[in-house]
Parts: sequence; C-alpha cells; structure tokens
Amino acid sequence: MQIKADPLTPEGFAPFGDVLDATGGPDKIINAGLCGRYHDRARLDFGPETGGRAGISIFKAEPRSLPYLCDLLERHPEGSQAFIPMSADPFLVIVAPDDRGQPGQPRAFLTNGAQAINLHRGTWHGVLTPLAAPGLFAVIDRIGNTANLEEYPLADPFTVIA
Ligand SMILES: NC(=O)N[C@@H](O)C(=O)O
Ligand code: NI
Repeated sequence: MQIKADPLTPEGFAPFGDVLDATGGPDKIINAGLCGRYHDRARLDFGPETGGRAGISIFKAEPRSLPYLCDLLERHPEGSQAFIPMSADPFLVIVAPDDRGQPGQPRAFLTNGAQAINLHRGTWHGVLTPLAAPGLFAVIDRIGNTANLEEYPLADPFTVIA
C-alpha cells in the first residue's frame, strides 16, 4: 500500500494531536510588546495517576527519506508525546486511529519546517521521522517507571510518498 503525505494542518491532525506553530495572531503580547505568546496550545498528559511526570529529552534521530517504508506503529497508553524540532526542516508524521485495539487506516503528514506536534495520549504513530540532518528534537513526554509503550509490527508495511 502507498500513502501520500499531506501538508500538516491543525484540522487534519486534530483527531491525533495538536499542531504547534506561530501562524495567525498570538494569544498574548508580552515582553514590552516585543514577543507574541501562542498560549497553552497543546493537551499534555503525563499519567500522574500512575506516577508519571513531565520530562524534556533531546532526540538526535537519523534522517530518513521519501518514499519511506513504515513497518511499525506504536502508542503510549499513559502519556502524550510532543516533538519540537530544533531546526527548520520539515519532518514526517505518521499516525493512525485506533480500531479495536489495533491501528486503523494510517495518515501521513509533512510539517512545513515551522511546526511542532503533540501526540495525544494513546495515539498510534510512527517513530520520530526526520527528513534532514541533524534530526534534533526536544521531546516532552511522560517519565515514569512503566514502559508506556505498545508496539504494533505491521503485517503489511506501507510506503509513504511525497
Ligand atoms: N521510544 C521513544 O522514546 N520514541 C518513540 O516513542 C517515538 O515516538 O519516536
Ligand atoms: Ni512515540
């Protein structure tokens, strides 16, 4: 199967998570009028009920290229996961709805180089997929003493095309 990657939009990504960017007007003007604050734009969840807490990590991921073969999806049942690029390069985002405990029809999105994403708790997704070096991302997700990871190897891997 082939899947075409669509441009990432808040509306298209809404079933899966939040898009973080500085498009449109800021919610607040701060710092003596010299800074726009795009306030509280992501639904974060770190599973405090099971002892989770927020953490910030840095990922340095190998860049991939399109066409991209996806053979695994995963989800984090106990927390959200945000990927904030530390370079202005587009990256590939693969997500899927849940279909009775398994991934449903996958979707692929390309960011525009000025967007970050926050995957909602439990959203099926492909692993971080940069498309250019250095593949540096700040990642905000759950820190805890459970695995918080459910992996689903795909019996029918699919290819993402531009
Ligand atoms: N395993 C890990 O920390 N990263 C994955 O969850 C990922 O989505 O890249
Ligand atoms: Ni993940």
